Amino acid sequence: MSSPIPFEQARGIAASAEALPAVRRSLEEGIGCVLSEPVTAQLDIPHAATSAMDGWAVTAAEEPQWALRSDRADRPGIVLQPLAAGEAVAVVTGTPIPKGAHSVLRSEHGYIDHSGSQGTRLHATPGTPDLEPHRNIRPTAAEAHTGQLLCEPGRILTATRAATAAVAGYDNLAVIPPPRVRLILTGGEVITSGHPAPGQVRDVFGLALPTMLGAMGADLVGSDRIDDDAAALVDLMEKNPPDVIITTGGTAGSPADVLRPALTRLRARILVDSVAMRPGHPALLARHNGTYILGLPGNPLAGFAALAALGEPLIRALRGITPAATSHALRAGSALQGPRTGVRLVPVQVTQETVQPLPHTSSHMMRGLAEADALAIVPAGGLTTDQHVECLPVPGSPGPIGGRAHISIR
Ligand SMILES: Nc1nc2c(c(=O)[nH]1)N[C@H]1C(S)=C(S)[C@@H](COP(=O)(O)OP(=O)(O)OC[C@H]3O[C@@H](n4cnc5c(N)ncnc54)[C@H](O)[C@@H]3O)O[C@H]1N2
Ligand code: MOO
Repeated sequence: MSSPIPFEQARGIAASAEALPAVRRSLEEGIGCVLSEPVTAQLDIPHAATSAMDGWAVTAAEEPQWALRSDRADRPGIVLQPLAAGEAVAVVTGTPIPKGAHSVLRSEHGYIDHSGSQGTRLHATPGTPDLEPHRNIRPTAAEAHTGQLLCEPGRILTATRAATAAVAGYDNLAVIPPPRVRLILTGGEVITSGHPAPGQVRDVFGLALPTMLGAMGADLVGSDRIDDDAAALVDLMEKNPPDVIITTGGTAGSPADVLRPALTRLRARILVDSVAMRPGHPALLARHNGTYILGLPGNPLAGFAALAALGEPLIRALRGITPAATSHALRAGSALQGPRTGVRLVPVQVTQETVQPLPHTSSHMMRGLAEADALAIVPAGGLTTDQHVECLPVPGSPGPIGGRAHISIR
């Protein structure tokens, strides 16, 4: 392991990954992806004038009464013949407005009289505003004219933007697909159920990483578990290479730590060979045949901190989201102790933009992170009360920072 590189530099390297090439996807499958083409209205929206109310389409009249036609639109899909002078016809919300209509009289502002000698008549309730021209008619192109820009490329296709694209006439769109990620969890001592015997630990990563990666917008395409075996790791890394391989454990330098030897055998290019941060300093980022390899340290808090520090900017950059680094500035609610060099990532609780450090935050622990809203980035020398503190979202967290990061949609 060479000397650790500064925290922001390491994040900058992760964030400089090129966005994946765009693909064409159905609107449903494109939700959550970044748009790589503009969405423009392919037709006027709405494409036809329609009724905004259940009631009657009426012609302009001196007296507020009309001959009520016997045909009617009792469903929005019915297209009516034009109205002649003095006529009205029943419509529902969404019915295309027949030619000759002046306005729509809503059903509660009119009544029908069958008793007169002139056939069935419709009368408006005195004082109704519905006889003003165009009243209760949704005009053509009120939302957009054909060709108008609705959403720029580079934005996330949210569910509501996909629905808007559907209204605008699209069936599919060019988007940057979510990065395909495979997990390789190392460590013969790692068990996935029950109480660990001496020499064993319960797995934290296989359980939590899928949700965290999903929340970051990655597509988890596989997960393998192996012993501390460099040959097995090399084999797995060469098999069906995805966009990103994330490994856990084995990042340090003991004979059981197999990540670096495996990368040497693969002749992978090391981009980040440890980071000046605690916990998580042995975290590593490499590239081999176009696949990024992110090595998360095995200590639980260290691994998750490394995911927040390097994994999040990497995945955002591959998804084409810029700026790739998300951090949020808050205030220190009490003194935060810093490291001797580099930065310390401290699980903190956030109340009213103020952070408080949590207990149980050693590298091998989980309890602090479980209650954390954010990871405070504390520089060497520490921070005193009221100083600004940059924070990272806890991966997959619904808390104030995680939540904010997830809704930071461009
Ligand atoms: N001589 C040195 N030793 C260590 C250094 C160092 O600089 N010099 N760095 C320490 C730091 S810091 C960290 S962090 C760890 C990194 O460890 P590895 O990435 O090599 O991980 P392992 O050795 O495989 O495991 C460490 C620890 O984590 C437990 N573990 C592993 N996988 C899981 C899992 N899926 N779920 C829960 N816990 C897991 C494992 O049992 C170990 O207890 O190295 C330090 N050592
Ligand atoms: O980086 Mo280690 O993660 O301090 O325990």
